[in-house]
Amino acid sequence: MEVKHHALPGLIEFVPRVFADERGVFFESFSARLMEQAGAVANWVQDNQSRSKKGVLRGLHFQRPPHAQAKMVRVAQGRALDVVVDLRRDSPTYGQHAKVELSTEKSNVLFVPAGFAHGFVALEDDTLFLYKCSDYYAPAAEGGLHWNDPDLGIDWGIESPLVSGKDEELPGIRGFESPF
Ligand SMILES: Cc1cn([C@H]2C[C@H](O)[C@@H](COP(=O)(O)OP(=O)(O)O[C@H]3O[C@@H](C)C(=O)[C@@H](O)[C@H]3O)O2)c(=O)[nH]c1=O
Repeated sequence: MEVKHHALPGLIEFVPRVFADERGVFFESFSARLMEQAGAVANWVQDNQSRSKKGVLRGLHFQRPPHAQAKMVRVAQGRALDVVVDLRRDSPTYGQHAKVELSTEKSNVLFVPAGFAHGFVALEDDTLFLYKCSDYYAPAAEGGLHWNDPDLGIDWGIESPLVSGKDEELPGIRGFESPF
């Protein structure tokens, strides 16, 4: 498994070794041992799955402490541009974002530590997005930032994504008091 440490501290991408034969392909999408060795340590308690049409944008989401979630995200079908924003107040990269394309072709997996806002845009129809979370869904602890906030300055590479009403109401980062 190849390990890539991204510029935002703690953001780690894994690229598994893919075994192909006449039946198809096989790869380990998760290995606690290998991933923990690289620093992706979390107590995974919930797996989520969403399917999205091309152009659907979900995010930018987080859960506030004590229900903050680390996430281990990947795409099992299709392609997505994954975007994370560092909201850890003590981090040298606070407010900065990173983008990683996730796809079945690459079979890559991204570890997003707690303290980040997370979102993605589906780049293909029927994009199947799978992720592990280190805490249970806690609706009262949900928070987020607006995907198109000019202060975040994220180029999603898409003009008019399909966004939920809830996500369109999220605030920008200006005046935001990070709970992390
Ligand atoms: C996130 C979540 C939602 N739900 C329910 C609530 C709601 O009725 C329905 C859809 O929820 P949402 O609109 O929040 O789904 P979605 O916009 O896909 O939310 C997800 O977005 C990505 C970017 C993340 O990072 C995730 O943590 C999560 O916030 O599913 C659960 O039951 N459990 C969960 O863990």
